[in-house]
Amino acid sequence: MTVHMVNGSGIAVEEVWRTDRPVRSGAWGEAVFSEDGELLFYAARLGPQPIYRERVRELYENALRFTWERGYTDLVRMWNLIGDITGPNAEGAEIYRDFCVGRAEAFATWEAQFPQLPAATGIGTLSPGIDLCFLATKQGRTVHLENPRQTPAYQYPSRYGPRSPSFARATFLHGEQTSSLFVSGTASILGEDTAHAGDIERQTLETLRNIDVLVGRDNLSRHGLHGYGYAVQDLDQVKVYVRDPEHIATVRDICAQTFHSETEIAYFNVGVCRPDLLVEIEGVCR
Ligand SMILES: C=C(O[C@@H]1C=C(C(=O)O)C=C[C@H]1O)C(=O)O
Repeated sequence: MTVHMVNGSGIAVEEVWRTDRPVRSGAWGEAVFSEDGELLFYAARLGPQPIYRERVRELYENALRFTWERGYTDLVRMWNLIGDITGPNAEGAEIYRDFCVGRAEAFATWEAQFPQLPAATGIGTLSPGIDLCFLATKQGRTVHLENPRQTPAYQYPSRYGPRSPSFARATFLHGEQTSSLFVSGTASILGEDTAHAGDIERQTLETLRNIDVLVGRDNLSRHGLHGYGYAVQDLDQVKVYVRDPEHIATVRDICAQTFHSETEIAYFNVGVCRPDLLVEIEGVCR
């Protein structure tokens, strides 16, 4: 799936998920998929809509139905790439909040099959419409985590939207050879509120601190993952989303001081899910 997230002099990024098993690929309605019997990758695009919630509900219900019927019972990691994410829909409501209504309704319909929410990202793109892609796996291989520094997103109060966002802060995937901790898009939110509005440096440092606590040994043990523990420096396949181009240099400097020199890291100048969030970071620990 090609998503418009880089403009002008930006560097295009290609993300490839590999497996050592034979892969079957195909199309299903508006979606495309690849699967190897253990993991499913699904991608679908929803074109621009005046009001999104109904079409998002259909998009997600189709995705969850396909996933379940193909025998993949555990959602691992979802990406929601949303054009003009904090812009207004035809009713004047933020597109992101409109999106969250449709997503929450679909998860409510499929709660019996998918009772737990996975790690996710909901971030802006540079073209209208919504691109959805995700990884799913077989029974019993995932543990979904929350962050003691943050209110679970699905418990955000209604001042952040009529339906709260449907995602966990991270998902741990038990692999046959290796395990992976998928860290959701993380921002400078403490509890349920944005911290350090207007201050890119402090938002970036708070975001990194949130990730450090999320992936740390204490938090993993709290979720029954004894013997595992990471630090923010262990994050790889890092994606950094920066709202304002003039902030990119500052964020790059802070990330350069935080991550190992060999860390794969990509920067995108796109909108974030709240108007007062300036930066967001995601990645994978292995
Ligand atoms: C940054 C936050 O939310 C963002 C939106 C998400 C979504 O709606 O799926 C997931 C993670 C982030 O990309 C947050 O609420 O902490």
